[in-house]
Amino acid sequence: MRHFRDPIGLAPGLIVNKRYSILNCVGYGSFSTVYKAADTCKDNCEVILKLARTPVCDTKYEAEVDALKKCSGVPYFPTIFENFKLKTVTCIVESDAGESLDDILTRSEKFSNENCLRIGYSLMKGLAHLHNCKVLHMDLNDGNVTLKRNGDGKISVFLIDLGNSSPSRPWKVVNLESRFTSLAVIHGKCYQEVDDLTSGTYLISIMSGMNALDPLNTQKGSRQGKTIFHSNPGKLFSSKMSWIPKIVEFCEKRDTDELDMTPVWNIFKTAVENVHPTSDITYSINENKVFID
Ligand SMILES: Nc1ncnc2c1ncn2[C@@H]1O[C@H](COP(=O)(O)OP(=O)(O)OP(=O)(O)O)[C@@H](O)[C@H]1O
Repeated sequence: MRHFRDPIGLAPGLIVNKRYSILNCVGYGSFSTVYKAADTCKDNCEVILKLARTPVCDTKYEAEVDALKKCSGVPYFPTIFENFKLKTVTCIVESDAGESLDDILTRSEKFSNENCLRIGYSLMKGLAHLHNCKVLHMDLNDGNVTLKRNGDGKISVFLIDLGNSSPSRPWKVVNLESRFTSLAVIHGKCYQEVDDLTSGTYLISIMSGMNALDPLNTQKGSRQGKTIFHSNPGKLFSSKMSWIPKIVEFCEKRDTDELDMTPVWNIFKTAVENVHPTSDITYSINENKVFID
């Protein structure tokens, strides 16, 4: 169970670190409060400030800063501009990663097979980058994947919230059981790279309209739902979505010395005829909000 700290309340117009003028709060999680701010040293361009209380949240702050620095310049992560500690709070200044998947799914309910493929591919590419840097995300969920419409009209996918990330070796035995934690970890297996990928496949299946956490809509909660999901994922998806269970199957291989993602990239490339996984995500706009097809 997650303990949510009281959000850090800052009034619009307040200047942080003599530079960032607070605009509005965009969200908060179990350890941080996140604001949009204008960077007064850079033509008031908009940035994100992720604030957390020091020293209680320092471990998460440091893990997030370390991981974000390893992702600098990689398209699937917000860019970290700077980070600093003040008397009572820590602050990470980063780029805007847009809107979380859970919010977008409340409007669109499910995405087309093609868009699941494109978003799923970005997700897996982001995770593969982290893993190549020997970092595990460990907290991939529908609030920590975001989509953003860029100035050129294209949609980008981001992985955010790296505060729970950890070095991948030695693999960790952790006592995790959130909605998106892989069934293997719930059953006591050490947390490995594949467990990040499994959380990714749960997300892909939710985007596709099939809920991996309760696949037959039995309302039995995620542990039983995941057991059903893993017992025969192929049966739960239509033939045009058969690429999803193939990835689930790949994730079931554990204890490999070095995870080779080549089979995963091949699954994505051949999944949907005439659709390359890097092609543009399709959407419409209604009342200034993005609706993913
Ligand atoms: N770079 C960003 N761009 C846009 N919104 C963001 C960004 N980072 C965080 N947010 C928003 O703020 C919310 C809280 O951020 P985040 O999940 O990183 O907080 P946290 O305290 O680390 O959460 P957790 O409880 O999962 O550890 C997110 O759900 C998202 O809505």
